[in-house]
Amino acid sequence: MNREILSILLQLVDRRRVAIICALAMVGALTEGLGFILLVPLLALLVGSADDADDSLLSPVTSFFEELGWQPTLAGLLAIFLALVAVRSLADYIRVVLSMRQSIAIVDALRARALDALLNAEWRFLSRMRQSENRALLLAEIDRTATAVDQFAALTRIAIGLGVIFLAALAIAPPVALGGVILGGIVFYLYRGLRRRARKTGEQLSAHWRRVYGLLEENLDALRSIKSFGKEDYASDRILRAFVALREVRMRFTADNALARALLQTGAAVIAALLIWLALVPWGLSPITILPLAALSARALPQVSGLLETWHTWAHSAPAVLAADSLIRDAEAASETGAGTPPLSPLLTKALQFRDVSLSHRKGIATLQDIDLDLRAGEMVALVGPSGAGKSTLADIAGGLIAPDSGQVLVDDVRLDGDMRRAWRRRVAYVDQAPSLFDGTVRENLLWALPEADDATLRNVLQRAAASFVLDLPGGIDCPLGEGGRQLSGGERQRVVLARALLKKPSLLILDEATSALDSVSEAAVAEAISDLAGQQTILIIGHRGALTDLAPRTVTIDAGRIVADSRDRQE
Ligand SMILES: Nc1ncnc2c1ncn2[C@@H]1O[C@H](COP(=O)(O)OP(=O)(O)OP(=O)(O)O)[C@@H](O)[C@H]1O
Repeated sequence: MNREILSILLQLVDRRRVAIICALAMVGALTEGLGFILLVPLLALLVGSADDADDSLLSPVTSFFEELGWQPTLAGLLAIFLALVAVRSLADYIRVVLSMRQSIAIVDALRARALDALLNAEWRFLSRMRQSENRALLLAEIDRTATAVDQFAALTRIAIGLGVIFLAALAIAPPVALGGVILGGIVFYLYRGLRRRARKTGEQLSAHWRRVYGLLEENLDALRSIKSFGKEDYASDRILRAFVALREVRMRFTADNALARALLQTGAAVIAALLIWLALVPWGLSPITILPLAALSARALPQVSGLLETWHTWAHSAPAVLAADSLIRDAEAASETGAGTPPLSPLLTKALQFRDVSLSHRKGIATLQDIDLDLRAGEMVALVGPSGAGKSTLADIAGGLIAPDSGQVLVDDVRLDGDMRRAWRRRVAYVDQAPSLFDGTVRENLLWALPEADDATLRNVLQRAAASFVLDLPGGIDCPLGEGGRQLSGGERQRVVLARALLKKPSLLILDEATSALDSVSEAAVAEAISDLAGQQTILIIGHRGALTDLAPRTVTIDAGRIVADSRDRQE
């Protein structure tokens, strides 16, 4: 799994920047290591003589200066110390800033890729996807991916630091350095069970986050029903239970982490005691050698503990990298063909034709079967039929939102395939029973359809959609509508969305139960506006019987995915 995660992360990082960060970590670690090595001549100088020291062990350090022809002095050694600390501090500062930029860049790139993948995915894929998954992806999983990246960077830095400490120890006393590495390796091996557990809790955490997002979204959207059914306690119980489950996983992780730290501290103390005993008794090293080694081990122990703790957190956050990557890959695999500039779509001056069109939303169950249908340009057609008959699916195909599994859809004899389907979508306006507005003013919402529209045009279109009421709102056309247009009633929202659709001057206007939330007076006003469009635009009206469907001279009836009646056939 780690290899897969690493390859994902490697694709995300800027390799040049990573190389610089690693080089800076190396500079920091080397200057620190050199500082420790310098302790040997410094101590020898302070004690007054290095005679007591084991010459064979001290030689790598002291002979270096001798080769340079320099007899170490206190002032000289302290000056080198200061220079090393200054270089190290500067390297650390630049590394921290670059690492932060790297991690932010990864999160930004991943979020942009996820958004791009979601927004460009096929509607069929998106409509099947749980929105809570998208939310978890865009928020929690990507943030945890950033944690994984940070942990990985920390792991690399600590590994480099420990490597250099090992080299410094090797320069001072090789047997002690090798003994430390062997014993440390044994502790790391013994720790593998806890690392495995951390990875598992990480995977569970992803699943729990998704569940929490899903429940929150579902219940916040259903507040009205929850209240009317008196299910407040039930809803809060379900949500709180999901949070409790999430909390349990997080607590398990923290407890495991604390256990790992406790075991490690004990293990490290045992290693340190063992090494000191080995160095002093069987190997008989001098105190001048032991003191720098003790300083090195004092520096190495927190690093080892940091390494394991970081590894633990990495194992815990790394599954988010896989979860985010697999969701993004799924969305990218469902990408609509051709991300470039779509071609010019036909205008619908002749006809929109369905030829033998079939589609199944669920395997083995046909939603639409062998649909043959012609909508002449400028025609107004009502599509009626029982609930679940396939009306909205047919409208989605007509509007270019989804492609049929088999058969063809043609506009003015041009097949709606690939890029052409995307292009055609721009000529279609859609008003459905759950109209969506955005958190902005009426004007901003309307200008989506025609950015250059002036006030007079906006007023005209609002009036035609029986939506002039917005002019009486505080601020009139510049009145903010709140999140999702929530400051308007369902019927008011429907009329503003209709005004936006009319402003687009679409080749095909699809009204899918577009007056379901309107009272009879408003519905009659909208019906009048629609009847004024007769002959100018091709209009598909979906609904059960009502003022709007009655407007259409032609009615097509669909049942169980098949066209069962067409009033035009009767007339012909
Ligand atoms: N995204 C989807 N995934 C799976 N099944 C779907 C999906 N969309 C629609 N269906 C199913 O396809 C069938 C037709 O749905 P459709 O919405 O087209 O019917 P409809 O005639 O518009 O119904 P209504 O009048 O109730 O809106 C239904 O059985 C529905 O459950």
